[in-house]
Amino acid sequence: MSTTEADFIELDDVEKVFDVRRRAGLLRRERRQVRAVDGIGFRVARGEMVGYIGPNGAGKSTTVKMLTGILTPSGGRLRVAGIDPSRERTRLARRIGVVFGQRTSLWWDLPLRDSYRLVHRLYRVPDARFRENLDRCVELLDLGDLLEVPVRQLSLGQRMRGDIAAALLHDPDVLYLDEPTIGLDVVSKAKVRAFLRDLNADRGTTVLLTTHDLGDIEQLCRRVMVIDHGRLVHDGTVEELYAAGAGERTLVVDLERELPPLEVAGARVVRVQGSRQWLAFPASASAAPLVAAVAAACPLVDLSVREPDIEAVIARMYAERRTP
Ligand SMILES: Nc1ncnc2c1ncn2[C@@H]1O[C@H](COP(=O)(O)OP(=O)(O)OP(=O)(O)O)[C@@H](O)[C@H]1O
Repeated sequence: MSTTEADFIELDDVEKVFDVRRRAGLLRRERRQVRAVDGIGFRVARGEMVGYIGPNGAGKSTTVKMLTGILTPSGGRLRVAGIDPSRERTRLARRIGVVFGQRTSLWWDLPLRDSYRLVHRLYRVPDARFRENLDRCVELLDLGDLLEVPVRQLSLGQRMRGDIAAALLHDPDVLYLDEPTIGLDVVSKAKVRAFLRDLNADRGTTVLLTTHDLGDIEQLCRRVMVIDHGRLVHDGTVEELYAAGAGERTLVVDLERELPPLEVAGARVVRVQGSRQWLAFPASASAAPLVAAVAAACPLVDLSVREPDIEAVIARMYAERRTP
């Protein structure tokens, strides 16, 4: 097998084109092609935890479906652990776990424990290994009181934890997570994130995380890939994403009294509220000369520098790509 640890997941110029037919009149039907994934290439090393983000309809789910073998690429080359997913879907299934936050892979009417028994048999997990994995998941995901409860009676957060456990009982090398914290409250989100962090650190499970919750990315991933209109528009660290998209930082100053908007070289006041003013300045510039200039111009009580948040960075990236 040619797979190296660095090329655990490999995509070269992968495409997926859907043929869509739609009614264009009473009798006429129009054929149209949707290029959902348009020539994507990347490598994920074994043990990496990578974010895969983008706006609605960008092509994230289509990519994940090709990585699991549910969909066959229209072009390009794709391998997971050296396996061509669409050709050897069953063999690959033993190596991967998948969690789709929007729907469950558990049996709705069965208690959680019975769903796990079915996973045990389906994947022919050795008994001792299964027990060990189940015990670990039950402990770390706090499932002890839930094992006898039918899935339909579980809350969303409980069900999600149940689903994550189900995806891991056969010891997959790779875990695909599609919106694993969607709709969860703060406490459940924190539990799921802590579990995933430990899983990646302790077991070296490779994780590809698709999410609209950028908090997931900030807290879990060093590397993030951004897809838009089927193309990869960023592949790098979260810090690089900031640097690429962050236009401005903000200096927030509390003055001794209310003053008209300050006039300081290299910055512009973007908001005034009582004695507090917000000054935007280029992200690439140092804040020090600006602070000195403000301090020289008026009496200061307090100040802080705010980095743009990741949502603003990404919104800006998308906006820039759309303006010709
Ligand atoms: N089976 C299909 N047939 C036709 N078009 C499809 C099919 N699946 C996806 N598409 C189209 O492909 C594009 C990419 O869809 P995809 O579901 O991969 O996006 P996404 O990034 O996962 O979006 P979201 O964040 O909304 O889940 C969209 O334009 C979608 O309408």
